Amino acid sequence: MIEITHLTKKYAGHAVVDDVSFTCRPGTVTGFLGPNGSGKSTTLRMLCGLTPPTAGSATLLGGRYRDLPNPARRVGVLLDASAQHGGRTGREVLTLATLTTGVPRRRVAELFAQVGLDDPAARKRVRAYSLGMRQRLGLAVALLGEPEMLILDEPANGLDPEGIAWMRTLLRGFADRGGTVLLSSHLLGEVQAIADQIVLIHNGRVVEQGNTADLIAGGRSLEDLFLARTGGQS
Ligand SMILES: Nc1ncnc2c1ncn2[C@@H]1O[C@H](COP(=O)(O)OP(=O)(O)OP(=O)(O)O)[C@@H](O)[C@H]1O
Repeated sequence: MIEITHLTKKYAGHAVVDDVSFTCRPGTVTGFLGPNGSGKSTTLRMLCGLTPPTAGSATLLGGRYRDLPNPARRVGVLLDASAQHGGRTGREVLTLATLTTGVPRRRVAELFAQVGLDDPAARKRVRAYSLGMRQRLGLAVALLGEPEMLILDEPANGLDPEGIAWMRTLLRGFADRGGTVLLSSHLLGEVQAIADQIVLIHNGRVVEQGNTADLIAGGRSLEDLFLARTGGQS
């Protein structure tokens, strides 16, 4: 379970995340939507202990991320696909991650197969990766510890159509096996296809939230809703 309660972040007195509250339950995918600069990444960073909140709280699995003893074994996080060291090969990145998390090394080959990176790709330096390849590697790192929760910031960014379809299957399957998924995205059609629940923010505030099926009832698309609630900016 993820619980975000009255979460607020101010920079220079200005709230970029403003009194945001929502919960994500096991077995569900939550689509976290909003225009550029609306506060999605800042919210996810607070949830993962990378940015301190000004007020409110963000907890997962009953506590703060930073208090989990070996967080990678419980929560898979992909906030920035370009965060990996460019001079390392993909295989080195994953192997190092097995050492820091205590995951058996045999998982490396399994994960490369799972995320669709072949052997030549695994041997390439990350600086030579396309954005889509970085996303796949980032997902491999997130999945490494067989977590029960995934927190992903725009994971489909840079993926080709096959990659987007693959990710849809992967995330839906993860949730259907009881996992909790929270992802931000600008791909409204994709989110509509996989998310059980939508949280839409604009200027740091929640402007709509609820079950996807309810929100798009009556033939309205998620894009229609998004544009109506955010004044046309996508
Ligand atoms: N360290 C910081 N100092 C000052 N302002 C910041 C900082 N980090 C983020 N912001 C501001 O907070 C606001 C929200 O940014 P955030 O990255 O959370 O938005 P986002 O919804 O993830 O956007 P995008 O869809 O473009 O990724 C933006 O106006 C941004 O400039």
